[in-house]
Amino acid sequence: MTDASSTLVRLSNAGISRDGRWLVRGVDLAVTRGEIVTLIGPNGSGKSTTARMALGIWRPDEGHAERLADLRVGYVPQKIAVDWSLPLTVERFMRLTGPLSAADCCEALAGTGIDHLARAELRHLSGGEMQRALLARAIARKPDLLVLDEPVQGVDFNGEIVLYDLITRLRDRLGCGILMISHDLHVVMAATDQVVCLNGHVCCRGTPVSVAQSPAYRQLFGPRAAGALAVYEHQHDHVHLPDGRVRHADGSVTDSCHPGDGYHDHDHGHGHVHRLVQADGRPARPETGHA
Ligand SMILES: Nc1ncnc2c1ncn2[C@@H]1O[C@H](COP(=O)(O)OP(=O)(O)OP(=O)(O)O)[C@@H](O)[C@H]1O
Repeated sequence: MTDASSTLVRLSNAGISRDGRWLVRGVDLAVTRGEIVTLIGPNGSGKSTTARMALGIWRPDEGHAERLADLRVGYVPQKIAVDWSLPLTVERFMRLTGPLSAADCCEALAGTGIDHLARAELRHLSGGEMQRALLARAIARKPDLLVLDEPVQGVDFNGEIVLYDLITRLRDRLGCGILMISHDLHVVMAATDQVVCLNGHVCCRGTPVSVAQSPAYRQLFGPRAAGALAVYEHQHDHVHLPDGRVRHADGSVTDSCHPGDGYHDHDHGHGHVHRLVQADGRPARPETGHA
């Protein structure tokens, strides 16, 4: 892709099929420089599969994935394969995937606030420190695009807010684009520019629309948290049945659904509104319309 604009990666009607089953299909999304795009959705909804297409690890079986020529990518995977019985310092972990100068290593660790842990054993890190180490490794080679698969896992709620804050600052400092993944609502409340809700296909998308202002919310999480949080509303025009089939607005049932199946409005102009924040302002689990 030689887009003169700042588009880093673009998926167009992209899908992955394995063993005769579509894991995800009909995905349209683009990440531009300086933008944070968040994928949300329940377990198994195709978030990591979509990330693999964006990264180029998996080639779409239908549709297209385009990346800017010579795109530098930093990746925080959902799981890492490390033999925890072997001693491994944070510094050494930073260099496992390739050479890195001492200066770049220090800068990346300082950038995520763990320069004091350079010689610490990876296996001794707390959940939050581990996520910072993974982030440091991902930013060390100054990527254009950061792909973060559940970057706040193992971190408590207040720690999550601090990490989202850090991710936003990294975006500002590096000027990179970020594709972030979560099945957790909280991530939607970070400073996300665009939210794409997956459930085997793109259910809906939009910008987080407003700052949570409720007094209960501010009281619970503090004024700084309230300032960083937003409400995301979305609409479904179909219901996902427990057996994986989909009941559409007209009552018909099909095995799956995707944008080109003739059942979807592009603007999802009707259906149920799903508020991802509870009435009292506390974060809520997204309702995905499962019956
Ligand atoms: N290599 C594979 N072969 C066959 N099926 C796969 C493969 N990888 C993933 N899947 C299936 O594809 C679906 C989507 O998986 P994916 O990991 O993308 O979901 P996810 O939204 O990231 O889920 P989670 O929130 O649980 O991490 C799941 O049903 C999963 O079992």
